Amino acid sequence: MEDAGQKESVPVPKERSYFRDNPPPKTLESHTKLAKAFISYHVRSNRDVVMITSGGTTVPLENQTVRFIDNFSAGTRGATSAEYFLEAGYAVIFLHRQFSLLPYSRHYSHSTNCFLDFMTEGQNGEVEVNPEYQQKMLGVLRKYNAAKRENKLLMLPFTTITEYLWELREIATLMRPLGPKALFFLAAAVSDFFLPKDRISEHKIQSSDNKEPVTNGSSKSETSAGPPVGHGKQLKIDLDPVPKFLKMLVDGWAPEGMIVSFKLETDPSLLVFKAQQALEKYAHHLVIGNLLSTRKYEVVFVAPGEEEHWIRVPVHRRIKSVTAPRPDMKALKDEQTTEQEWFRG
Ligand SMILES: CC(C)(COP(=O)(O)O)[C@@H](O)C(=O)NCCC(=O)N[C@@H](CSSC[C@H](N)C(=O)O)C(=O)O
Repeated sequence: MEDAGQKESVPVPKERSYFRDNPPPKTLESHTKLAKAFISYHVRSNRDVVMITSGGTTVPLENQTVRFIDNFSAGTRGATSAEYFLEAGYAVIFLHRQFSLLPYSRHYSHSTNCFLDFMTEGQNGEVEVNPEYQQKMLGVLRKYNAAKRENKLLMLPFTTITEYLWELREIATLMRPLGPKALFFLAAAVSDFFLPKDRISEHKIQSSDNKEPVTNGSSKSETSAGPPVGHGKQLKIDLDPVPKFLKMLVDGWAPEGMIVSFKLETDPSLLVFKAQQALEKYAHHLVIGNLLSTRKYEVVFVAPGEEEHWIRVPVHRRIKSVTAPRPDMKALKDEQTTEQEWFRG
């Protein structure tokens, strides 16, 4: 009989240990409450709900974060897609990087067009919208107010990879009662590597050349992967791979949902292959591939058992949206249009 003390410790799958070792964000409880109410409202109204993730996740290098590794994304793809999904009748949970572009306000945000440039001072000192922008701004404002009035847009922010994974898991689980009426549109630029808790410094990593490497008190020997240290020269950081959350989403968190992920590459020769590889690995419904350099002008749709399908802006096409969460993705429509909105945002 094996003594309990000698029991072979069963390795905890990396995915589970990640959530054990990285505590949930302080905002999780309030966000979960909002998402629960939002989802049950739309289950009752029998509406399709899409969770759109948008923006880049960060990997903090210190607990009291001064430095972090960021993933590229302004949030244009996610914010623009949210507007089109709302127009197509979906309710939208917009899980986005804090301060990245948002549906509707993206047209007048600090980074694209400063909203003050659209204002003028009226005769009695009141603030007015410049007449030349009234029409377009009125259209955006009406859509935004309708989305709020009809409770069809819930916007929840994240910053770090840990916040993103906790929120994704919790909200995906809450979306289960939607069954196939749940759609996941994963446009966020997600970190592939992170700094585990036992190797992260509590305080700002020192750049000056201290006698002793700065540690957070961990007894790691010099040879093992200790915390990032500065010796006045290079900063050596030893990162671990982030658990493959797409597998958890497909297999566990959202077994009936329809899942669309984005694949971002910079090397054209890799894009379709890596998109196909992701599909084979995770068995979800669609990978939309894009290259960093041409992401505003072309995307490639890679669906199981189908030839890849390129859509390019020069022919004035935009992806209307997924009109119904159907695994075969036949519902994807690309239509002739004069707008090039979806890509260029
Ligand atoms: C980020 C952009 C390019 C949009 O840009 P903005 O309009 O400026 O926001 C988006 O289109 C995109 O490719 N998003 C996905 C980027 C991404 O990180 N994709 C992951 C797949 S999702 S993360 C999946 C994880 N690695 C796993 O295997 O579980 C990847 O390429 O690897």
